[in-house]
Amino acid sequence: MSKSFETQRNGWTASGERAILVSVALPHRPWPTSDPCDEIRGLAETAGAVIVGELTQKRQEIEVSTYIGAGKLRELKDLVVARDADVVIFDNDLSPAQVRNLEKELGVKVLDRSEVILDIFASRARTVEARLQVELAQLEYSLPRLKRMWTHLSRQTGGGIGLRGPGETQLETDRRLVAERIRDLKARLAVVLARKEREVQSRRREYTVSLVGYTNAGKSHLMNALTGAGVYVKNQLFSTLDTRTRRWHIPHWGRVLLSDTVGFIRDLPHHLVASFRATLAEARHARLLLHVVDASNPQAEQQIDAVTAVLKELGCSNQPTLLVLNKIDRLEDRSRLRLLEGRHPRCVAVSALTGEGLDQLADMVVEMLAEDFAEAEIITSAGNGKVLAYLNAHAEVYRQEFHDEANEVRLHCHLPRRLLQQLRDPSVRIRLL
Ligand SMILES: Nc1nc2c(ncn2[C@@H]2O[C@H](COP(=O)(O)OP(=O)(O)OP(=O)(O)O)[C@@H](O)[C@H]2O)c(=O)[nH]1
Ligand SMILES: [Mg+2]
Repeated sequence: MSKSFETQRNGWTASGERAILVSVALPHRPWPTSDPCDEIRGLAETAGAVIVGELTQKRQEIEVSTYIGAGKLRELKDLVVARDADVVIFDNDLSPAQVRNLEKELGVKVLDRSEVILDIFASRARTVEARLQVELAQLEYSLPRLKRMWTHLSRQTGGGIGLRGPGETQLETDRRLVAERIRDLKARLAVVLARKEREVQSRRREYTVSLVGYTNAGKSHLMNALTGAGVYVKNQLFSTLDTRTRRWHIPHWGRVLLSDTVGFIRDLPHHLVASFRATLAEARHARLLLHVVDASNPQAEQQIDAVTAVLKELGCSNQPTLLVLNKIDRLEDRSRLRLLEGRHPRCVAVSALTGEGLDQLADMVVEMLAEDFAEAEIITSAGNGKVLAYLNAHAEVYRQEFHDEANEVRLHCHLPRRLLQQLRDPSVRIRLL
């Protein structure tokens, strides 16, 4: 069964491919549910694969060369032949050498969890920004696996042989080309990121709220329900890859800018998190995060933890956050909801589908936005450039007065309360208004 998968490495399209799933539980990575393949099945199907078999194994430690043990490998090989599979998908992350050994042994393409997630992202990326981010993540992921993707790369850059430098092997050439492309993508993304940061900063005067959460939690649906926006909603993983911002008019209060964002998942490939910094600029600068959870999912609690971990990695962990327990219409027995509510003091239960709880959500958003900000007069010496620059960068300064005789500046500001903590200094006086 020889296949030309080497040439497709970085552009795997699983449409209709017959896949066997493998999930290995290890002491530090147990199966999250009684159904070990639950999530990888969702990912593989989202990528377009047809599942023709599943195999699971519990191990104390991995087999270094092939991840699974020799007996399990034989069983897997038999299954590949019996089910005429095209691809084997691991729910774990494999090293380049493990992939190579497994492919040699099995005679079919072997993918790991990160690769499937990257593939889904690649097929969903629509905007220039999302494409740049996904390409960067894919190349960084591929660099150590380069041996098998050179044909793809030379195709992309318009011919391989002619590009080779004197005395370079093909692999060295490939490494150099990929490294150059990574540098180029990073430079372009830095420009995008700087523009985004400026845009987001210019919205600082507005009330900005970001929807974040596990993939398929119902963020886009909630966005539509609140703003009437026509955002793509589908029962699949990672349907939203680009941030969209819409106006949300909260009756008797005012306007909020609401952003929808890319969904998170457990063990999100590290490169993907890092490269999605531009897309998540909205979330980083939002005055309030709405962390949406599918309360009907038995894994709700683990998904909350996974999202919290990614938020931390993105530098969003100190932002005011309201947990939104969504899809409560699907809960026949509400005792599970009570459990979640008991564990998370700041939460609200809603259904984006039926509209239940949305008024209460709006009330809590208003309450949190108001409580999170303060009006204050800040008095400091005219020479305190550091504090003045800090306030001008992070607060909304309405008025600034110099008092020559005391050599001080008085600034009348609207600012997040947490900044007040950071201004605590003998040289600064704060008067709340
Ligand atoms: N029953 C029910 N289904 C919901 C509710 N909210 C969303 N859904 C469904 O859940 C699925 C996922 O919804 P999305 O809004 O696309 O989820 P998302 O969080 O934006 O997902 P990603 O963009 O993939 O991160 C869709 O099939 C929705 O119809 C709800 O309150 N109740
Ligand atoms: Mg979405």
